[in-house]
Amino acid sequence: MLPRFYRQFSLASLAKQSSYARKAAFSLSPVVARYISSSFLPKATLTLKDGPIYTGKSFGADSNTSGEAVFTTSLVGYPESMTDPSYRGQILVFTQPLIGNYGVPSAARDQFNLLRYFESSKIQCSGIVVSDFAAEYSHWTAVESLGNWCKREGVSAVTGVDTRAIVTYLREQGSSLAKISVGEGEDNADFIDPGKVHMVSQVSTPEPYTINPGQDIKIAVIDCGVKENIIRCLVSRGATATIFPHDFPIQEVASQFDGIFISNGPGDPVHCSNTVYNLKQTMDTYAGPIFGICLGHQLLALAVGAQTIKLKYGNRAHNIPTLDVTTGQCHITSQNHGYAVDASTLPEEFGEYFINLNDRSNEGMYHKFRPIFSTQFHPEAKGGPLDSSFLFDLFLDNIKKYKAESDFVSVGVNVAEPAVASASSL
Ligand SMILES: NC(=O)CC[C@H](N)C(=O)O
Repeated sequence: MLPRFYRQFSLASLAKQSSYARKAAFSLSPVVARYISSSFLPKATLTLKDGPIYTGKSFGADSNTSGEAVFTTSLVGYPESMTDPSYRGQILVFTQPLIGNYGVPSAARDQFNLLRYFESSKIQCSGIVVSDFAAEYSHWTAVESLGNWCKREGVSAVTGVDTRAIVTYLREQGSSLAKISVGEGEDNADFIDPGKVHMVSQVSTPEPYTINPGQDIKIAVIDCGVKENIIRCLVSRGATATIFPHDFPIQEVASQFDGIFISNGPGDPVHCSNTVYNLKQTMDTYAGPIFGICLGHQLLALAVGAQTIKLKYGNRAHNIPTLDVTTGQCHITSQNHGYAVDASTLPEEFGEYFINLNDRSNEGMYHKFRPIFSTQFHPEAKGGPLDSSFLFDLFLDNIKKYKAESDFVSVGVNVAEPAVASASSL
């Protein structure tokens, strides 16, 4: 019998130990397993226009793409964000390092026939960029992996790049045009600028349709790329929603509705000149409640003569503190926008409703004498917190009052004078 020391290093025992070690590496270390499986993925390159190039691996479609690179700091909600029509034309960089770990849910529908887990019926962003893609996923709603979903829908996806460096660049230089190129070949395609395209016409419904018909309260929704959960927030409060194409002459049918809603949507609001014209006409002739969210807020602001600006890199997150100027309360809000209303250009009859407490940008407006208000953030969340869902109740309350009183005259929000005189005093 060899002494214990020699026994450990006999050839047989070394072979045994190394096979144990291999097994342990695979079974005990997902990091090692991920490293090994990702080394079989094709190369993918993210090129920022006039900026750095990042090389990683492709875990999505085997195709190249181009768009505006923007980042979101949301921790969860990639199925909702990626199907949000407001992201159309954008390459979405996630700061959350591990993406995909709860997989992708099914296209199940709820009792209103609205998609339960997605915000539209397909992936809308042009591509995604993550630090670390989770091939292994687990969730009771999951039916496939994030990589599989991207492949099936023809969407490029990059993993294994330093998203901290990309986001630092985008924060310092501003959001940038970008390309994702898959494989070793040269990608000589031009950079596509979604800011120059009328993106809303690509996501709006071609024909009007109705959700939850037969209710007493009837709301006209101007669809600039409406999220499913916005419609759900209206109909689950007992309304019938009729969804109209973005350029529908809503002024011609407004009198048949108890309220008008203008949705979120992609791209630069200045492209939506038809919608802005129709809203202007509507506001001149229709006294009922009006509510707009995100792009809807920007379009309402343009319709009353205010201006919009492009932000350096935008606000995309689920935890942005926003001040309600009328109450002094802070709400944590869900956001996804690259443009904002220039509050200094709001006409006199409008007050600034909310202010972003990170960058002081405008987050909403209200008419001082009429039931009209709008927000830059997303009270419907999906993903994000529900702090501001009371705004749907406010809209519905305005509608009920409007229906009940023929001579209804209301302020846009429930106070005429802001309780907080100026956000700068905070
Ligand atoms: N979510 C939205 O509606 C986005 C509005 C607009 N496209 C922007 O980026 O500012």
